[in-house]
Amino acid sequence: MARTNSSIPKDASPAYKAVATRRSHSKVTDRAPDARELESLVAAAGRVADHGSLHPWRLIALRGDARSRLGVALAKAAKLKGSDAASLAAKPLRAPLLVAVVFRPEKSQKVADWEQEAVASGVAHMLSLLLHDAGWGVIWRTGPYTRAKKVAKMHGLQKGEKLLGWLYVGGIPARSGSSHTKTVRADKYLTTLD
Ligand SMILES: Cc1cc2nc3c(=O)[nH]c(=O)nc-3n(C[C@H](O)[C@H](O)[C@H](O)COP(=O)(O)O)c2cc1C
Repeated sequence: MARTNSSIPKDASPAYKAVATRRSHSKVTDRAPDARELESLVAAAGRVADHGSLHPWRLIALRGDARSRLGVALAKAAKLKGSDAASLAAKPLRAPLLVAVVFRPEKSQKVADWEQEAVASGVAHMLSLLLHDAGWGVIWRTGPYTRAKKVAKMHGLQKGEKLLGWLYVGGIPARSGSSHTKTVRADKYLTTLD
């Protein structure tokens, strides 16, 4: 493939370009995709390879006050008080929409849990890419209290369900650079066995 200066081949497909130029946005504006747009992107993201088609995942959109309730749960899980509690509690307010990624393994003789977790993680990566491609700012965040009981309860998780973190989603600020600066040296990570 002929390459441009940005290391994206001139004849790259739209999919290649979307993947190669994806970047995270830690700062986003108050705009967010509505329920309909999000649903449409989830429908596409859910098409990841899925051994046994178990769909071992679900997503929970947190908007409005639900983000504050998550903040309270994080601060309680951290056993913080005063300004430290307030500062942790404010973290989920950094974006108008948080998409909680839930891994929900199905009992299976054939498909191990780790394979199913790879599917849930794949859905999150794919959704993050699709949101970025649709013009939204996204960053996948976790933290030490992602698996805390209080945090699980706030989301209404069932036994066996585990959070993989949250996609923080919002508008891309006008001053934010649009292109990705990082490139990956494929030869460092790709080897061949003949
Ligand atoms: C499972 C997972 C958890 C992450 N948790 C955090 C986090 O809590 N805080 C953070 O700043 N970045 C976190 N990241 C990394 C960011 O999502 C992002 O990839 C990173 O800032 C690099 O930016 P880039 O995606 O533009 O290369 C996490 C990524 C993954 C896949």
